[in-house]
Amino acid sequence: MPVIELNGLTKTYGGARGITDLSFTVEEGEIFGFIGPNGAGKSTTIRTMLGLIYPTGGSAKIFGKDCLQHGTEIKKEIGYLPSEVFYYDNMKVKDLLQYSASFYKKDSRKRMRELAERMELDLNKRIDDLSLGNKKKVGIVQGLLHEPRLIILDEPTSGLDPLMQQRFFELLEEENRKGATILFSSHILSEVQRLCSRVAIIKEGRLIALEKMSELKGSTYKKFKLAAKSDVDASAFGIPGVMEWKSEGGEVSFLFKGDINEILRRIAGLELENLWVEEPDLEEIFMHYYESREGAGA
Ligand SMILES: Nc1ncnc2c1ncn2[C@@H]1O[C@H](COP(=O)(O)OP(=O)(O)OP(=O)(O)O)[C@@H](O)[C@H]1O
Repeated sequence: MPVIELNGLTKTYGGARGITDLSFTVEEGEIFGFIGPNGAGKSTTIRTMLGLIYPTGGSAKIFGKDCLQHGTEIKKEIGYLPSEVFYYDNMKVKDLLQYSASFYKKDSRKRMRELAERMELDLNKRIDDLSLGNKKKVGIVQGLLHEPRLIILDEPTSGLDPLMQQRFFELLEEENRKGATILFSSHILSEVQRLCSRVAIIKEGRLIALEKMSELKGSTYKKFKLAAKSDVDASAFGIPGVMEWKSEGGEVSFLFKGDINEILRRIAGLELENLWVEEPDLEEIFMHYYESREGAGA
């Protein structure tokens, strides 16, 4: 039985698009990426699943139960980290977390201390005095406190420094090994790539792809930028897989998908001042991913 099951889920805000006819499932034990640019509809999907907003159409089930009819029951087994964490009063971190823990049957005090230590969060500080990143850590501890069966993370890394991101990812991987299913929503492809085995791509409220991460990686382009000592002859790079060729004197950039040795042989023929090989940004990947599928008749 899938842990998450969306069936034609639709939400409009007045006349405006939120999400349209979204269907996918997340299986037990998966770390599932949910990726799309800002405004694509990720938060809307998550909030609808959690019963925080009502769908206009379709349905969402978690643990086989309808999210609207069984919301309260389902939420006890979910750890949710919202994209923005707001705490309004001047409580101490410890008091807030103990209050959160009181909603669950298990005694979570030991776990609270362990998680706080792992994330280097000072339990005795007042929440008002915390930086954005430290507030995010409060949300992380709060979300993982009760050892939920399903962890839903909406843009969880914003505000965390690279070391804390790393710790957080390790924590998530541990929870996953213990059996938790994870839905990881983000607009940052690299972090989704690092953690997730499968991914749903959403754009303008619609699902545009549902792929194993390995397949998505295989279909993506690398972005090459190079600075040569003299003008670069474009015809030398006229091979299949080269796209978006831009050049100005010796400064060249292009996208490439294919046998990396082919392109390196051509680059080796140049006298270079510098070379960068980068991941294309998400928009570029979407665009070319789309094109390559259409090209393949998909
Ligand atoms: N309360 C609301 N009222 C009206 N429109 C909304 C509301 N919330 C979201 N939208 C619209 O729904 C669409 C999807 O927004 P959503 O916040 O779900 O996207 P997202 O993928 O989570 O993006 P982001 O990463 O920027 O949060 C956007 O066009 C947004 O403007």
